[in-house]
Amino acid sequence: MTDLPAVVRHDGLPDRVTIYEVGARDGLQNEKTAIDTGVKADLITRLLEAGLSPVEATSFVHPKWVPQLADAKELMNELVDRLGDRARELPVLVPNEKGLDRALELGLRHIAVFGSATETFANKNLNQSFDGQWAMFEPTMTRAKDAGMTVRGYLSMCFGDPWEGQVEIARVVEAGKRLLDLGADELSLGDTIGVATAGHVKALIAAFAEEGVATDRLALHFHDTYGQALANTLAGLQCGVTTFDASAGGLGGCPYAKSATGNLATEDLLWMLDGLGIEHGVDLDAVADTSRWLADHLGRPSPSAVVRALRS
Ligand SMILES: CC(C)(COP(=O)([O-])OP(=O)([O-])OC[C@H]1O[C@@H](n2cnc3c(N)ncnc32)[C@H](O)[C@@H]1OP(=O)([O-])[O-])[C@@H](O)C(=O)NCCC(=O)NCCSC(=O)C[C@@](C)(O)CC(=O)[O-]
Repeated sequence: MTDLPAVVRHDGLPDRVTIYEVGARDGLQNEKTAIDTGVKADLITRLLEAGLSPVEATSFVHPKWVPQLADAKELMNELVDRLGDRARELPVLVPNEKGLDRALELGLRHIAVFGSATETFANKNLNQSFDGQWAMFEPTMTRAKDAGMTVRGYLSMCFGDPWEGQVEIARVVEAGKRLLDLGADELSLGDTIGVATAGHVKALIAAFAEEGVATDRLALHFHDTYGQALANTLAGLQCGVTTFDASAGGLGGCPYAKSATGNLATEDLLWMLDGLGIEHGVDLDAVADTSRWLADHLGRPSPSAVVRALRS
């Protein structure tokens, strides 16, 4: 039985949030240990059983760029065998038309493209210039929408970039609007290297609102490099954001972003939401058990504070 925090509601916060689980994709893409396809399928199945939805499954990127996810097709086939059509509802990352073709062949219904607010990261992560990335996304997103898919748009380096330093809010808003104008159903603002602080989060959301982008189209994607992910999440909640990306056990990081570390841990987020009395529909014990099970496969303990505390 999990210890639970006292529930003290705060006025003005959303009643319910969606946790967009990225552990199987963002969490595993940066792991040195090779993980069997069957273990990945077990992970995703366990996360779904714990009540998480959506659960991002994998990436249809170049296997040489991200060898950890080179088994994307095998994994999705394994999941279809286990879960049937439900597996086709799991979102996957797709950078370009080649990736889209691979997702369409499998009948998948939700993709996420991933852009950059900075020139350097567009180059390192996508082999594109800042401007060139839109030309890559445009036909990909148009074809995906025509095929009836939903498209999430990730935007990386929204709060700082390890090569370029500070990133102007106006630049982030311009890039984010670009993704929305291309047809993204939702825009996930990424603090790829975990440098954001709460005031910056509020200022960025306010800048989007000034440009007519409603808060319900935004999701927040925090990494916990400087221990700010939960404070930043609270700032997002106070602005009315209701979708937060998180990774079971706090795994994660982008292999092409210098100094990127783990994502906000799903368990840490759940603990805070429970204390605030915000509904999420997820079983904290089941997620923490899954993170411990995965940690055994990875050969090291979960970095999540809540996973550690619940064990002791
Ligand atoms: C975008 C590319 C593919 C460009 O890579 P490229 O080398 O410029 O690709 P290309 O278009 O020049 O093609 C070269 C070869 O790759 C093949 N190819 C081309 N595309 C694909 C594909 N989709 N799947 C499989 N194969 C592909 C293509 O068919 C061709 O094969 P060849 O003719 O030489 O045999 C590459 O840069 C890439 O795969 N990048 C992905 C990097 C990545 O996955 N990063 C991590 C995810 S982003 C992230 O983690 C941040 C996030 C989302 O979590 C939010 C945050 O924290 O900020």
